[in-house]
Amino acid sequence: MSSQQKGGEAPLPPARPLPVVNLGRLSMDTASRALSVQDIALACRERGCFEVVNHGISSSCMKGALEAASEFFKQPTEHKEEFASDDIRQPIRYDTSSRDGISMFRSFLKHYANPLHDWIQLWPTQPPAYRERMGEYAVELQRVSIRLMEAILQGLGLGPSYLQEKLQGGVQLMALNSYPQSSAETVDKVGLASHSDYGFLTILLQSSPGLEVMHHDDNDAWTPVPVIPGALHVHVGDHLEVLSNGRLKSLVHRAVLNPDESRVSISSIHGLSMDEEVHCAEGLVDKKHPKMYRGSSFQDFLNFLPANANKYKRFVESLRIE
Ligand SMILES: O=C(O)CCC(=O)C(=O)O
Ligand SMILES: [Fe+2]
Repeated sequence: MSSQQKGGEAPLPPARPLPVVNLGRLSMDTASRALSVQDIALACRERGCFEVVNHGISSSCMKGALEAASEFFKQPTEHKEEFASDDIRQPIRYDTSSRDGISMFRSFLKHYANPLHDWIQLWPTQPPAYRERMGEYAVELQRVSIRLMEAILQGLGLGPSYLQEKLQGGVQLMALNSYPQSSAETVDKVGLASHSDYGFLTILLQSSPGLEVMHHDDNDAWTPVPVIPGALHVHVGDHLEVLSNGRLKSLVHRAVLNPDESRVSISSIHGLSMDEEVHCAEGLVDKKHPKMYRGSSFQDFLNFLPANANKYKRFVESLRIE
C-alpha cells in the first residue's frame, strides 16, 4: 500500500503527457508509416490533439512567423486599425474586443492563406518582412496539414487519397493572436474563452505557454499545452468530427494569460473550400453507426457564428441529427 493510500485518500491519477508524433516516420518504410498512422489515430481518438515534431518546417521559419506576428501587434494602433472590422466575412480582419463572445483579452489578425497568391496582396506590408515570413510559414503549414490529413484519413480507414484534391484547394485561415501578460488584476484570467475550431485540423504555434485543452474524458479539467521547442500543436476541429461521423471529437480549448510575459500564438485552420459541404464519410455510416451530423460548409459556420455562438460551445453541436 502506498503512503498516499494509507491516509485514506485516493491518489490522484498522474497527469498524462500529451502524445508527441514524429512526422518523419510517415515517409519511411511501410511498417514505420503504419505505426505512425496508428499513433496519430490513437491521439486523435483519445486526446483530440497531439504535438508534432520532425515535421520539416525549420525553426528559423517558425521563429520568423512568430516575430512577424509579434512585430505586427507592437505597431501603433492606427496601423493595425487599417484592418479593423467586425464583419466576419472580411478576408482580413483585426479586432480587439469580445464581440465574438470569446475574446476576453485578445487582439487578433485573421486572414486566409491558401492558395497564397490569392490572398497575400491583402496582408500587411508592415512589418516589412511580414508577407515573406508569414507566407513561407503558411505554405509549409499547408503542406504539413495535407500529410497529417492523409494519415488521419488512413487511420479512419478511408484511404490516404480520400478528399485529396479538395484538401489541396481547401481553406487555410490563419489567426494571429496577441495577449497581454497577466497583472495583479488579471491573474488567472482567460484571454480566449473555451471553444472548438470549425475546420478539419488546427495547427498552432505559441511563443510561450497559455494554450489549455480539455480532453473528451477529462470531466472539465484543463490541461496546459507545454511549449516543446520545434514542435507544433495539432488538434481536431468540428468538421473532422462530422467527417468521421463522431469517431473523432473536436477539441475544446482556450488560452489563459501568461504571468511571465505577453504572448503571441498563430493558429492555422485547415478545411475544405468555403462553399464545399462536409458530410459524414459514407464508409463510416452503417446500421451500427447511423449518420450523426448534417452536412455543412464554412459559409454555414460563418452564418452560425453571430446568432448561435453563445448557445452552443461547439458549432458541431448545432449539426447533430437528433
Ligand atoms: O492562443 C491560443 O493558444 C489559442 C488560439 C485559438 O484557439 C484560436 O486562434 O482559435
Ligand atoms: Fe481555437
